[in-house]
Order: sequence, then C-alpha cells, then structure tokens
Amino acid sequence: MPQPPTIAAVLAGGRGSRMGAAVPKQLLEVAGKPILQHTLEAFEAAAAVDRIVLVMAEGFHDTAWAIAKAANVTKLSAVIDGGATRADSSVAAIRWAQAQPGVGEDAKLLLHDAARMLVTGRIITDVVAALDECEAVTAAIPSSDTVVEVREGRIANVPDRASLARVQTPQGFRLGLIAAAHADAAADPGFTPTDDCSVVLRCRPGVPVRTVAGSARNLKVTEPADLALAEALLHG
Ligand SMILES: Nc1ccn([C@@H]2O[C@H](COP(=O)(O)OP(=O)(O)OP(=O)(O)O)[C@@H](O)[C@H]2O)c(=O)n1
Ligand SMILES: C[C@](O)(CO)[C@H](O)COP(=O)(O)O
Repeated sequence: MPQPPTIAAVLAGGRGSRMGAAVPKQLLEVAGKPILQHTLEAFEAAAAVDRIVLVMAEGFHDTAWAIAKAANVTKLSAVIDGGATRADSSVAAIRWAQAQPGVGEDAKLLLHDAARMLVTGRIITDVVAALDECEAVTAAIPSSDTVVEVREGRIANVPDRASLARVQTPQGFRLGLIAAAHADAAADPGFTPTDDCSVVLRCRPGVPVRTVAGSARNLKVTEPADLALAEALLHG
C-alpha cells in the first residue's frame, strides 16, 4: 500500500508587529541567514516530509522563492498568500493541500510557525509518526513556571501545574479532519483560535489530540530579544 503524502505547511503570513521591524520578522537574519531559511531547511532535511508549502505575506513571495532557491530547498512546491489571521493562513494551506492531485483526506498535514526556526528533525519525525496512531497531534513541553489565571489584576486561579503544557508547532493532522474542523470554525465568529489543535478540540470534540515532546529550544521568535536568544541557542 502506498503511504499517504506528508505535507509541511510553513506559516509565514504574519507581519511580526511585536517585533517592530521594517520587514516581516521571518525575513530577519539570525546567524547570517533569514529566519525563514532556517525553518525551511529543517523541513527540507526531514525525511518524513515529502513536500513543503509556504504561506507568505503578500509582496514577499519573490523574496521567499529566492531564499529557498539559494538554500536548495527542493521540496518547496508552492508559495501562497496568507490571510488576515494565523487561522486564515492555516486554511489557505489546507485548501492548497486539498487541491493537489493524489492528495486525499488521509494525507498528513503539518502546520508550523515559520517563527519556530529551531525546530528539530526529532520533533518533526515524532509528529509525523504519531499520525499513524491518531488524527491530531502537537509538540508540547511541560510548564516549568507556575501558570495563573489573572482577572482584573488579581490571581483568580492557580491550575495544577502538572496538568499544564506549553503547546508548540509543528502540529500535525490528517487532512480531512483539519479541513472539516476549520470549516466549522469559520462559521463560529466568536471563536478566535491561536493554534490549530484548538480548532479540532472545539469543532471535533470527540477526536483526541495527542502530544509529543517538543523542546525548550523550539522557541517562537516573537520579540526583539528572541533574536539574540535564537542565535545563542544555535551556537550553543
Ligand atoms: N496572518 C498570519 C499571522 C501569523 N502567521 C504566522 O504564524 C506564525 C505565528 O504567528 P506570530 O508569531 O504571532 O507572528 P506574527 O503574526 O507575524 O506576529 P505579531 O502577532 O507580533 O504580529 C508566524 O510564523 C507567522 O508568520 C501567518 O502565517 N499568518
Ligand atoms: C501556534 C502557537 O505557536 C502555539 O503556541 C501559538 O499559539 C502562535 O501564537 P501567535 O500569537 O500567533 O504567535
């Protein structure tokens, strides 16, 4: 039996407002290479990934292709427009995947933040492998801080830390599941998901979402200080 394809969607459709740079943060350099290049190279090197689709901010497609070409990212199949929100950009990737010949509902789709440039081959491999046993999975790490709920400047609740985890990307799904869940989420205007697992949990509540071990290194470059942190981690 031929295996269903595995597609990695790299989400780079944001503008990086918290970074405050003149260009989207994924084009900023860390250790001499754009953040986007680090991320694309991680998926290029992952044997479990067959092809890559890049969701890119409008006006930066040529730049993205040039980066991929210079880095010899041969698995990059398309650069497509993102949407206004991260969830919209996920939907753009899902629709692209559904339109590909030979890609069915059972294809494996990884949705990954371009900003998580230090993702490792081990994490990618584990997420793809988990999809042989489940339909939805995310990389996650335990919380080493005590996390609290705050309302009106006061701590309202201290959840048991043992039950908490910090969710990262890649998040992996069978294509049919994540497409159907996002379609339902779009009809729910009060729902503003910050990741794709939330969409499955809300719209397909019977479907278990597994976790596999992420890594503290797999940070999401978000604010200026994260650039130096990522560089230090790369050299560490
Ligand atoms: N409309 C959007 C918003 C975000 N992203 C991507 O999703 C990832 C996580 O988003 P985030 O770190 O929040 O990036 P930005 O939205 O660019 O940052 P900010 O919220 O500071 O503007 C990033 O790789 C980003 O490019 C996307 O593809 N489409
Ligand atoms: C998907 C994510 O990386 C999981 O932690 C995160 O929710 C993205 O958040 P952002 O505000 O779009 O950066």
